[in-house]
Order: sequence, then C-alpha cells, then structure tokens
Amino acid sequence: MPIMSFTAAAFRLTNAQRAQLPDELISQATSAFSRDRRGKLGFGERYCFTTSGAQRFTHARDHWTELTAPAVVGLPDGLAASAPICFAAFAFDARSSQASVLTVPKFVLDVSHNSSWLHYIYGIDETVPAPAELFTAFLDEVSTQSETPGTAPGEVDVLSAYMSQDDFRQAVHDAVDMIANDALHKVVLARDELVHAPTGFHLPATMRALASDNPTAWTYKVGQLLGSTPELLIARQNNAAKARVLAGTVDRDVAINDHLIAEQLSESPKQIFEHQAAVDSLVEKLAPFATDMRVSNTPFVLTLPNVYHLATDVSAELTSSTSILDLVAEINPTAAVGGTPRESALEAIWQLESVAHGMDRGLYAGAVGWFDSSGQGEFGIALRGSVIEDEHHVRLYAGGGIVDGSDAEEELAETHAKLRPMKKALRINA
Ligand SMILES: C=C(O[C@@H]1C=C(C(=O)O)C=C[C@H]1O)C(=O)O
Repeated sequence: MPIMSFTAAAFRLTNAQRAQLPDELISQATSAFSRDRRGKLGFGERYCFTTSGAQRFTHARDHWTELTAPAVVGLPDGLAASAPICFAAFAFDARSSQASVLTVPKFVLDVSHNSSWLHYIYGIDETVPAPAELFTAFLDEVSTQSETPGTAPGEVDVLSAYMSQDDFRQAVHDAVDMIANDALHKVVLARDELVHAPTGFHLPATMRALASDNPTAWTYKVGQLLGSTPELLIARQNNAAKARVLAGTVDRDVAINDHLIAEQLSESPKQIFEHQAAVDSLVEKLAPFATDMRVSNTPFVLTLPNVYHLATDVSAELTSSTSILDLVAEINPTAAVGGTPRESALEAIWQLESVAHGMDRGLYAGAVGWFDSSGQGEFGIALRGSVIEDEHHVRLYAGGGIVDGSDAEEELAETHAKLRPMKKALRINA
C-alpha cells in the first residue's frame, strides 16, 4: 500500500441512528477491543502494516507518526476533528518470527456508557461527507462484513501441537529444576493446541459468544488473533493509567466452596508469591512514568466463568509526554506471562518452548489493543485466545506460572481450564 496521511473526524450518533445498528455488532467488526458492550470496534481497513523485532513498538510509533496528519479545518457541520485510531497486536518476544500486526480501520464505533461516537478515518486529500452520509456509508461497510451462514463446527479434532501435553509436563519439571538451582524465581510456560473443524469455524458467532460469555474480560480481534482476556496490560486516558494484574489461578470446577478458594488461592503462599512477582514487575516498569501510583494492599479474587484469579488493580498519574506505546514497550511482558527476573525468564521460555519444541508464542501473551494519535489507548495481554490459521484450523494457547514446588499435573490441568472459554466460543466440545 502506498504511504498516505490520515486524519479523522467523528460525530455522536443520535438515538435514531443507534436504533438502526445491528445487534451484537462485534460479530461483524474487523477489529475489536471491547468489554461488556463498551469499547472500540473497527470496521473495514484503511491501511495495515507489520513490524517485528526488539524495536517493534518504536517502529510502530514512528510509522504511525508519519502516517497521521493534523486535523483538517472546515469540516462539514456536525463533525468534529478526532484522533485517528489504530488496532495493534504485538508479538510477545522480540525474537518471534511472527510479525506484529497494525490495522487502521475506515470506521471506528466508540461505545461508552452514555454515548456512541462514530469516527471516520480518511486520507487528508479526501473530502469528508456530512454525518448523515457517513452513517449510511458505515451501515454499508457493516453489511459488507455481514455474516455468511455458517454451521457449528460439529466434530472437531485436536490435530496436533508444537508443545504436546507431555512436552509441557517435561518443561514444567525443567523449569522447577531451574528455580531450585536459583536460575530464576518464576517463569510462565505455555502450550498450544491446533484444532481442526472439517466444516469450518463460524467466526462471527465465535466473536459474539466471546463477548457475551465473558463480560468482565476484554474481547479482542486484530488480524487473525482473537479472544477474551481478563488481564489489562495498561490503558491510558488523558493522564491516568490503569492496569489489572492477574496471577494465581484455581479452576472453578476444583475450588467449589469458599474454604477451597481461600486454601488454594487467596491464602496460598505459592499463589501469593506468584501474584506478587507479577504486580512488582508492573510497578517497577511503570514507576518512572508515574507521578502517583495506587496499588491495592491485598489482591482480590476475580471470578471468571472458568477460573478464579488473584487480581490487583493498579492506577497511576502519568507524566504527560508518555504515549501508550512507550508504556507498552516498557511493561510488556510483565511477570504474569514472562517471569522473574524478566530476562532469565524470557530466555527460559524461549529455550523450553521455542528451541525445544518449535512453539514460537507469536502474538499469544503479547499486547493487544488500540492506540490513537494523541498517545491514548488500551492494551490487554493476549490471553484466552487463538489464532485463525485458516478457515478450518485454529491454534489455541494457554499457560501458567511456575514457581518453586509447582506440580506438572496441576499446571497442565490449569491450562485445560484456561482453554475452556475459547473452546466454548468456537463451539468445540472439550
Ligand atoms: C498465561 C496465562 O495466564 C496468566 C497466568 C496466570 C497464572 O499463572 O495463574 C494467571 C493469569 C494470567 O496472567 C494464560 O491464560 O495463558
């Protein structure tokens, strides 16, 4: 695609326009980052680019700066200049052979609790239509994405994995040995499953199910990556930053009463250690950008449909010059998905998953979300998700934190529990 410059304009939808929107619009969105029906949905694609390597965040930021132009004056009545928006999914590891994906939609529907704004992203040479015409063009764009009738996948086979369940058990043993030898304190190991549906998967229905089954999570779609993550890596709105750190997990099928939840999660020294490592890793990286930071003293228990997690919400006031991409570049990956010390954990993950079994995490456990040209944005950790490899093949990923004394069988069971929401949304009986 030729390099072009974008800008954006937006208007607030009237109640009559809102009433014309199809239900469950997320199923037709090209890109999404949304929770409980609020958030951003992108439609169509104005531009896309990829980047990779250790400089992937700075490359993205610099290219985005080249692409975006100052707002145009003299817009038609009813339109306000706005900041162009880009959806992005960044690879977990700088060494990944899989590219980070950035996509600029034509339209972004921004839904908050009391209003919906439609942003139109356009080339600076283009003449911008009036709001009513833009709304019609938007409905056309939505209908071109409209659902093709699809069937439930019916029989689905788990075909293969780079990292089999036995490989995962072995990797956990190896990691526990490394921890016992003091090479590191915590490392998060993951595995994959490639699932195959002979009749194909129904992606609009999958997005719809992800969003409605997981209202406390952020449902995301960028390129071929989709899922519903309960973990907010970092969000920036004006000068305020927010994050939700999760680490420490029990399966709801196992912890069936308050006593078991306390014993196996909120009062378990192992889970608390694992959780604290993740919180500390965020706080340490965020501190240089923050003038004020608030971290709750004790973690709370977050209840999801499949698991309970230990959770800590963090908020901070930021120095004004820090863009969301600068924050993501520093913070990703936290010890919730990497480990401590960070570099030793990343090396262990690379050796135990990628070198030993060819499982490059790619976008899994990386940062997924959106940012705009004013440095605002929201990024989740790409968990509880999958990558569409083609119409018939989807690869799912899940992992868990390994610390001193972790048990391979329990860790494997945890990955099964974490895979459940994505499998349910894909209508896989597992
Ligand atoms: C690694 C995953 O989840 C992460 C690991 C957790 C844990 O080890 O307890 C909990 C939440 C996430 O931070 C995953 O879902 O794949």
